[in-house]
Amino acid sequence: MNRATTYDDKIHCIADLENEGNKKLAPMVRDFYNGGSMDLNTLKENKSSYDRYRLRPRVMVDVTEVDTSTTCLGSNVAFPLGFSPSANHGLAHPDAEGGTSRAAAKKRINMVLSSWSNTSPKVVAEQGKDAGISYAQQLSAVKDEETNMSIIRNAEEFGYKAIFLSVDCPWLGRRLNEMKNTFALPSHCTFPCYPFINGDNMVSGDNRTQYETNLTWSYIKDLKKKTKLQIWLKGILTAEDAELAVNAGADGIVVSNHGGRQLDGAMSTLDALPEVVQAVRGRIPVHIDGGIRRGSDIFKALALGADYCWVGRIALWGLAYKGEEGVSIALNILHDEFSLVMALMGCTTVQDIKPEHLARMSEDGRLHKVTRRVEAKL
Ligand SMILES: Cc1cc2nc3c(=O)[nH]c(=O)nc-3n(C[C@H](O)[C@H](O)[C@H](O)COP(=O)(O)O)c2cc1C
Ligand SMILES: CC(C)CC(=O)C(=O)O
Repeated sequence: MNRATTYDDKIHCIADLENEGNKKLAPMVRDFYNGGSMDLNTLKENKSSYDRYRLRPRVMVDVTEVDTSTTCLGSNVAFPLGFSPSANHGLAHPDAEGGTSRAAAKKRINMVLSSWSNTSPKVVAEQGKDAGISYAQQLSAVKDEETNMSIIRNAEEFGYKAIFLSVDCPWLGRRLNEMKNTFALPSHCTFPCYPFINGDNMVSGDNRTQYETNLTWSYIKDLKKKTKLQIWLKGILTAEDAELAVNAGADGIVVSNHGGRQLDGAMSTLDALPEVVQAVRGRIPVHIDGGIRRGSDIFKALALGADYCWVGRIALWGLAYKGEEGVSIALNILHDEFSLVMALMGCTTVQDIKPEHLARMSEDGRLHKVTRRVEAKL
């Protein structure tokens, strides 16, 4: 009998890591990481929408070998999961983004670095240079285009494969936890992408840190002329915008609502995924983040047409728990869970995962078999 692996005496699943990681954080940081905007409805829905789907397992398949690997941003990765960009890993643990990157490299998965990282893009990429993984640089475009371009030039120089432009934050969401806690960054936190920040000019109206409010589709076309890096759009939730993104030349889409930190009441990402997949019709890859906490969640997102999944908070809980080692525990758990679900679903490769493996539960509690998926080019 194959027994499940034990990782750590306290951590057996991501919920354990969330509990134990949070215990180690100061309340202000814990609330900043875990919180979202307004009533947290979108944040909650991101998770609960995974429970509206049930698995339809196929049996009597030889699952002696299960290959969880896939391709993302030109790299062969261990399984279809990577790290979404999240700001301020330095608040969780001194290992900060360097530790997250080393754990990603050890597991052989990709990572997107936040432009609000506390570790430089150069150092982050160096941690994984021998692992064959891909890094992308996230950009929250600010009003000062020179600042945006300096981040892009650094990403080019340090071997990043893509810019993930966050398109869901022209205005910052209303995060009540930050108001209640009077959130403030400790003095040891610096932002190498914004080296001129000296504390309060982050919010002082300086064009080099103020988000650009007039980004429109022509910005993507212009950006494509200025860099050879792929340009991905992070924060698409509708078929309409997916079509416009393809037309504007986007190299890929991340179906995301910023982990429920921007527009509260926005659709959950799993609910938005099918319409985006359908609109894109395989012309560019479609990825997803938000609310993924288990291997079965990754399976469900893939069955609904995502090519790859990303997680944000899990890296932060891992770091808070035990630095780089905590992040590795998280990745081992998710990889093992995903492998197990694939085996028990009768899938031996990621390409075997199909919509027919799911049934969706409607409001009246009835289950409906899912039937559609559009294949995407990787
Ligand atoms: C503390 C924190 C900081 C974040 N910072 C950024 C950021 O700088 N840029 C960005 O595009 N998204 C940011 N995000 C959103 C994540 O990239 C991602 O969309 C989200 O965390 C996914 O949801 P999950 O945490 O449920 O996995 C942040 C999320 C968290 C929790
Ligand atoms: C510096 C922050 C505004 C980064 C961010 O996007 C977030 O906290 O969600």
